[in-house]
Amino acid sequence: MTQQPEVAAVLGGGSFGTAIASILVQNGHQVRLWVRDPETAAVINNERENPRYLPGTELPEGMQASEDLIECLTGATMVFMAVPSKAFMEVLDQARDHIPEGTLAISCTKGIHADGFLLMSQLLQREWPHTRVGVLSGPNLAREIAERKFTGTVIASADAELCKRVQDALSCDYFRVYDSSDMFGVELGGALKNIYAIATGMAAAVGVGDNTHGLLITRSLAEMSRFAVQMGASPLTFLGLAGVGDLIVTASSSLSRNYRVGYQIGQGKSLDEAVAALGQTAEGVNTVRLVAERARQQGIYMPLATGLYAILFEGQPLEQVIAGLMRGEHNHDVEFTMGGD
Ligand SMILES: NC(=O)C1=CN([C@@H]2O[C@H](COP(=O)(O)OP(=O)(O)OC[C@H]3O[C@@H](n4cnc5c(N)ncnc54)[C@H](O)[C@@H]3O)[C@@H](O)[C@H]2O)C=CC1
Ligand SMILES: O=C(CO)COP(=O)(O)O
Repeated sequence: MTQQPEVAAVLGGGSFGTAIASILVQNGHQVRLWVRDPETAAVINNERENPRYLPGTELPEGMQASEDLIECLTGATMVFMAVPSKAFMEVLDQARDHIPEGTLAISCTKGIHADGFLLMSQLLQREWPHTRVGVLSGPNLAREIAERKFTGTVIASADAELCKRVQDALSCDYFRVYDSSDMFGVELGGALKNIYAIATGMAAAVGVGDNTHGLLITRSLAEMSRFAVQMGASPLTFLGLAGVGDLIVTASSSLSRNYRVGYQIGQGKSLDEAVAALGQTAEGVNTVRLVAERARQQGIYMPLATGLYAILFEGQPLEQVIAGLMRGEHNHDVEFTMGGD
């Protein structure tokens, strides 16, 4: 390691927080992983495993977990937020008084806050206005990172020095960190692709072909880009790792929790049963609800998201939604839609 070691706090000891903390430890930084449950902290510290979220993966020596939030934050120069979006505000509140001016606050969370349709970086800027905010996103299945499979990610912020420090802190022989100044687009890409991972998981369960998978992924990209452009993001971001890259991996991998929820629903489980069976975070369930409602309000054409919403929350049969999509209902069959048709 050539750069100065950072003191990093990773808030959230699920699969992603554990994977990011592992890279930081391996890179020689001083790291504290905050977990809510003291028993989990003890197991991580003593057995070097996070059995609930990353079973069977050996964590690096020197990983320190604690249930004491203040202890984890003391002296931290960089804070990585890796809790689910539904817990994000609560953790910001709990930590607020222990975050010094100028701390780098990096969101790894790929979800949307219902109240005001806010992204996590927007919550960070509002709740911790004295911090410097960035977003980490990309095709980053936690288990594969923990297994040190070659992976690329994006650190996004208007703050170039923040991007450089996060690149230095996280880069290693299996983890390549690109930078982007389009924080909003990078973050929106990470949240939106979860919707389509549920849809492709569902499609896989009912036995669609590879043609269908290609159709679904391509139209998903068009649809999420169209939504993002309407919201003010750059369409080019959606051609990068945090857009199409993350969509491809999440919508094709049975390691994705969103894909797995979709798969179980395609096999006949109810939404509640599928979420309960998963026992981990699947952000797409909440995101599709918020995005489909927003698309309706603003008249943004999103047949896949609204079709998925109809299946999950209005009880429409999957076959009926597929038939409607194939008939191109309300569709004027424009193929290229990056700029928003
Ligand atoms: N797992 C993955 O492959 C990736 C996940 N992400 C994102 O990271 C975020 C976190 O996801 P995962 O680590 O996968 O979730 P997870 O389901 O594996 O773990 C969630 C963690 O958050 C903790 N938590 C929940 N509510 C909390 C609260 N109120 N206060 C404190 N801690 C709380 C849980 O105890 C658990 O340790 C999500 O937004 C996800 O989309 C991003 C990239 C990859
Ligand atoms: O964001 C992810 C991969 O980039 C993880 O996806 P899931 O949350 O669906 O597991």
